[in-house]
Amino acid sequence: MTTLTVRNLSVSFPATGQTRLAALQDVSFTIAAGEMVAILGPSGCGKTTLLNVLAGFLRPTSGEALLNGHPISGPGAERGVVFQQGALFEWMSVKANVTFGPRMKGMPRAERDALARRLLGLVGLSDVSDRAVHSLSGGMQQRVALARCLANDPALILMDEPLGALDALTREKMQELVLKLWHEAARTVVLITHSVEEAMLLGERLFIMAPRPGRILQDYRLPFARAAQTEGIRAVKQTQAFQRQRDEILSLIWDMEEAIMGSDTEAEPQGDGTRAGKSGTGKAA
Ligand SMILES: Nc1ncnc2c1ncn2[C@@H]1O[C@H](COP(=O)(O)OP(=O)(O)OP(=O)(O)O)[C@@H](O)[C@H]1O
Repeated sequence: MTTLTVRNLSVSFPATGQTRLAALQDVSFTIAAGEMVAILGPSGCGKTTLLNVLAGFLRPTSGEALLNGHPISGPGAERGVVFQQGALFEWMSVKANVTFGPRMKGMPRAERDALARRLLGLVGLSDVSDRAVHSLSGGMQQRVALARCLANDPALILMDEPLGALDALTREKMQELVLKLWHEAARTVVLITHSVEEAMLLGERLFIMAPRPGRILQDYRLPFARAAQTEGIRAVKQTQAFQRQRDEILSLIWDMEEAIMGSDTEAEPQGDGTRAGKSGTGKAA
């Protein structure tokens, strides 16, 4: 199983004039094999930048990301990415989408068919195997995207708001599915979400990020994802422990958002290219 190590990772982008924007600054963490980590934080705190580095789409300005001790220097088949919108081949059938990667790698047809049957069964789409993807609902398309990701047998699964475009009811069902897949596939998962409840339900670890510079403010270890696997999401959400934790995280993020709004007019460029402001101070720091 896969261990992910990030050491002193910084990513900056050219900003106005001579300044640079510190999208990520000196971020370090280790994610153990089989852990599911949710990442939550206000807009612009560097969540997608971090995921892009882990996917190998973006090279860090300094520092490194290592997968089982090997530096990540580009995209790789051992990492699967699921986006908010499935990035599927809409004209192909569900089955053809799911088996696209294995077909490219030369997997024989019978083996591919068996793989598609197993994965489509896992995500509850056995009966639409031959349908064109464009004829499916948004929730079904995201299930195809999950199955397609799993078909490539990635050791590390990276998800950027995979359920963000779904209605509330479908989203809850999909959260159950992600928990089931995580349990059955036993993969290391990093998931970005804008929903506090989703982050708490799916992340046995939860990174709260802050912007300017982008960094990890809190690293929570939470019991809810494990509990939800046995007791179900609805039951866990109703517990006092869940509600107390949610209120704490909500007020942390609320304070951060307030600070960001205030700092928008006050922030000045610094010599190191970051911007001074109130974000990340006070309770959130
Ligand atoms: N290619 C780029 N060029 C310049 N600036 C960038 C680039 N990509 C990201 N940024 C900036 O880096 C910061 C972090 O962006 P990022 O997209 O990682 O944030 P995020 O937390 O994912 O935001 P959101 O929740 O809105 O998706 C933002 O200020 C963004 O404007």
